Amino acid sequence: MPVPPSCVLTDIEGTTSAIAFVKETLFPFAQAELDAFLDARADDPEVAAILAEVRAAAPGEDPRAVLRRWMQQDAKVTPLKTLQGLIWRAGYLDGRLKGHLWPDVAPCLRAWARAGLRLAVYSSGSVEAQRLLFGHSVAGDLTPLFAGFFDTRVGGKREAASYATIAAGLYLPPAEVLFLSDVAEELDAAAAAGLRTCQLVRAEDGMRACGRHAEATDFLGVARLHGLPAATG
Ligand SMILES: CSCCC(=O)C(=O)COP(=O)(O)O
Ligand SMILES: [Mg+2]
Repeated sequence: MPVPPSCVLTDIEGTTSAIAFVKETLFPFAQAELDAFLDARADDPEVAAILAEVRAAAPGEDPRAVLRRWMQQDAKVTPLKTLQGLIWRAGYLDGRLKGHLWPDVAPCLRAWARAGLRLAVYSSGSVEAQRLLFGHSVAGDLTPLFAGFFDTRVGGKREAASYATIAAGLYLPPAEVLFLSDVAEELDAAAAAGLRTCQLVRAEDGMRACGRHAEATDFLGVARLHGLPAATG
């Protein structure tokens, strides 16, 4: 039996949640609401700060056009991710959005937390967006299960330094943290920083194993492979 990690750090899109939920529900929602949101919140300092970041990144361009282009490109840039989180908030609060989780996810997270494992999230989605998705999920409010939420403010998901920063932020040696993701390059970066890794290869998302990391089709498989407690339902 492998020595279990003391912390599980999880990605969201393609790992806890369907890629289709992010691409076909969340992203179009933010795109459709962009203009109305910016018009309504023009004087909000938080929104003004985001627009200033956009202007700094693309000087001389209309920030709305830049945001739309980033949305089109699925660019993982912090100002866009922060803004999407703010736009989604209204949708989660009034029930138009509910955070998708694959059925194996919540029972496993609960079992692992009950067993004393620390749980954390690392996603390109902003911390606000992560809290909303897990706080208004199809399985209820899971936010109390998590000891930490990390986004691109710590660095990009394909950079080893980001994972070293996260492990330090959790006060854990990197080797005690197991990182779960569907994306090989993210797992490569985590492994380079000394984290344990496991690729989620979810058939429903059409994912393919890269062959460079341990792999599981769902969180029950993760538990089996890494000596974590089994979910009891
Ligand atoms: C917090 S849910 C929205 C996810 C998102 O915006 C995104 O770009 C997906 O990134 P991930 O790192 O979870 O694959
Ligand atoms: Mg992912």
